[in-house]
Formats: sequence, structure tokens, C-alpha cells
Amino acid sequence: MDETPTWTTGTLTGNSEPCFSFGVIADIQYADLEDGYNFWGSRRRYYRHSLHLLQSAVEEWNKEGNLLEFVLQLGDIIDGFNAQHKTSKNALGRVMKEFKKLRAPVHHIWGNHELYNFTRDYLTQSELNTKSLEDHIFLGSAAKGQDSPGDATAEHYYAYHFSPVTKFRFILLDAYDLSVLGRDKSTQKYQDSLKLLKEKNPNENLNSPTGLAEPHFVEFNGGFSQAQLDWFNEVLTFSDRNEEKVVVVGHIPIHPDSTDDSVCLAWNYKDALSVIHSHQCVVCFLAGHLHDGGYCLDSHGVHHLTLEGIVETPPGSHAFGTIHVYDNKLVLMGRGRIPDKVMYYTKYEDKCKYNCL
Ligand SMILES: Nc1ccn([C@@H]2O[C@H](COP(=O)(O)OP(=O)(O)OC[C@H](O)CO)[C@@H](O)[C@H]2O)c(=O)n1
Repeated sequence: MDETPTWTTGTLTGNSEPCFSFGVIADIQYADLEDGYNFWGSRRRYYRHSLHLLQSAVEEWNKEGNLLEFVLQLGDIIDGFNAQHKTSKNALGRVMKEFKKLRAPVHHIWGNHELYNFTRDYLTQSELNTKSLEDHIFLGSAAKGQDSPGDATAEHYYAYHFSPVTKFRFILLDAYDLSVLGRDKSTQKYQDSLKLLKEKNPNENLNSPTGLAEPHFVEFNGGFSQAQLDWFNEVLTFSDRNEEKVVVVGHIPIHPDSTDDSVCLAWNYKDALSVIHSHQCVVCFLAGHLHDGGYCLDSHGVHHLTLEGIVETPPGSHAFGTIHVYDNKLVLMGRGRIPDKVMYYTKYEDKCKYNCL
């Protein structure tokens, strides 16, 4: 019997070459400001230094050569304080200048801080919209109605998928599709989101989880519309049929065991998990948002990896990684606060077993 562990921490000792590699970085939250603290005053935030950390991450990735296919920027690229200081465009320009030095494309996710700084229409027209890197495969009716870059509708969501090599696909999800952040107050999505948030969170400050039965119903989180979940389901159906392995990426974690405080979770994380668990193809969900990082292997054999955030990373340390993709595992080579991890794919027959339970 094969005793291969499904997950181990440790050194990278694989003998075979990876098929390809990609970089990961989360919560840069750059601002040209003195250091500050998180809301609870428990974690220092290094707003200015985050740009230096990005610079050195880019330098390191560039040394990795042609195997590095792309980088995933997991959202919150600049801090919300920029909006108050009217420095949003300037700060974004400085961060994008560093990303342009990278010799590989970057896929950008949108987090809550993107929505503190910019409208969705602005983001759609900006360099943070990397949907032009999407794959165009036929997906059926649920995929119709999705806007393409430059196609700014008030109710749109920002999600796409791409396949860097045969049999491997990445899906970027919009965790603020249902949100009061970034949505015009006249939209149905804003009104539905506010209604849901107020039903679940009676606090005067909707960012406060105090006393909540479901503490993830706070304004700085968001969720997925049914239209996006239907689209997601169609992409996974395509991937199942084509025996692809899929990595899903979103700003907010979707598994309670991959976040340590039960707050940093997408509003309807159970709906996203249920779509994933109705398919065989998903091997890993990557998120940011929780600056302390987290990890779990769920009951269906899907790895949930939440990356430590750059903004709470002190000088002398780091928080980025390179994930090497093998035919039987993902190997995370973490830097600084991000530990190495080996994440084996759960065997197809084991996933079937879970799904029949
Ligand atoms: N109890 C709270 C918590 C937060 N706020 C306010 O909400 C806004 C967003 O909070 P912030 O911590 O800046 O969000 P991040 O996305 O950077 O981090 C998410 C997790 O906290 C990381 O672990 C901000 O304006 C806070 O002041 C609040 O009012 N009440």
C-alpha cells in the first residue's frame, strides 16, 4: 500500500524536475506612511517597507529563470489609508513599477483595500485587471454575461481562469462580488449585500465582529454571487471532464480551519466549498487577507493555504513564496514568515470516497 503522506512540512528534496513554478505574494498594502498597527493594536504594519519587500521578492523571482511562469498577487496591493491621503494612484503606480521589473506575467486579485481606494469601474480599466490573460474555452450558458476588460457593468464580478500547461488550470475568484465595498449604492448587489450584512451583524460598526454568531459577517469581508458560483461550477465541470488539476485563488479564505480567528472568511464560504467538493479536480485554494497565514487539508482532500501578509512583515524577514508544480504535488518554497510545505494531491479514488460520504 502506498503510504505517501497527503501533507508534510519540511525541506524540498524532490528528485524530479517540476513541471512549472509560480510566485505568490499577499497583502502588500503599500502606503508612503510611517508604521502603524492593525485595528486591535496587536500587529505592527510596515506600510513603507512593504515596497522594499516587493522589490526584493521580484529580484528573487527573476533569479529563478524560465521555470517561473507567472506570479499571483493575492490582493490588498496598496493600503486603504492611501484613499484618505489622496495618494491611491501614486501608490499604485509605485507598486506597479516594481511588478513591471518581473520577467513573468502577474495575475492580480482584488481585495478589500483595492475597493477602499478605487471604484470597480476604475479597477476594471486599470492594470489590476489582468483578465486579458484569461483562457477562452467554451463553457456554456453560465459563462455568458461575464464582462471582459473594458466592459464595465455595475454588477460585474472579476473572475477568470487560465491554463499555463496542459492538464493544469488556475481559477481567480472575486470574493467581493457580494459586498458593500466598491459597489454603487444604486446596484442590486449593493442593496442585497447590505441587507444580508445587517441581518447577520447588528453592530453599529459593521466592521466589528463583536458578539456575532457568525463573526465573518463584517464589512471588510465579502462573498460570491450565485452567478459567479454557477460560472465557477462550469469551469470545474470542464476541468473534471478534461482530467485537469485546479488551483483556486481568492482574497478571502473559504475554510474555517485555514484562518485562526473565524473572522477572515468569505461570507458564503460554505457555498464555494460545496461547489469545490462536488468536483474532483481542485487540489488547492490559495488566499491572503489573514496576515498571520494559515493552512488546512479539508475533508475532501483539498489543501487550503492562506499566505502571510507582507504589510505585517518586519524588516529582516519576508513573506513571499514560489510554488513548484509536480505531477503529484505542489511544493511551496516559502521565504521569511512563510514556511515550506509539500502538498500532495489526493488520489482520485480517495476523493471519490470522500464525495460518496
Ligand atoms: N473590529 C474591527 C476590525 C476592523 N475595523 C476596521 O475595518 C477596516 C478593515 O480592517 P483592516 O484590519 O485594516 O483590514 P485588513 O484587510 O488589512 O486585515 C484583515 C484582517 O484584520 C487581517 O488579519 C479598517 O478600517 C479597520 O479600522 C473595525 O472598525 N473594527
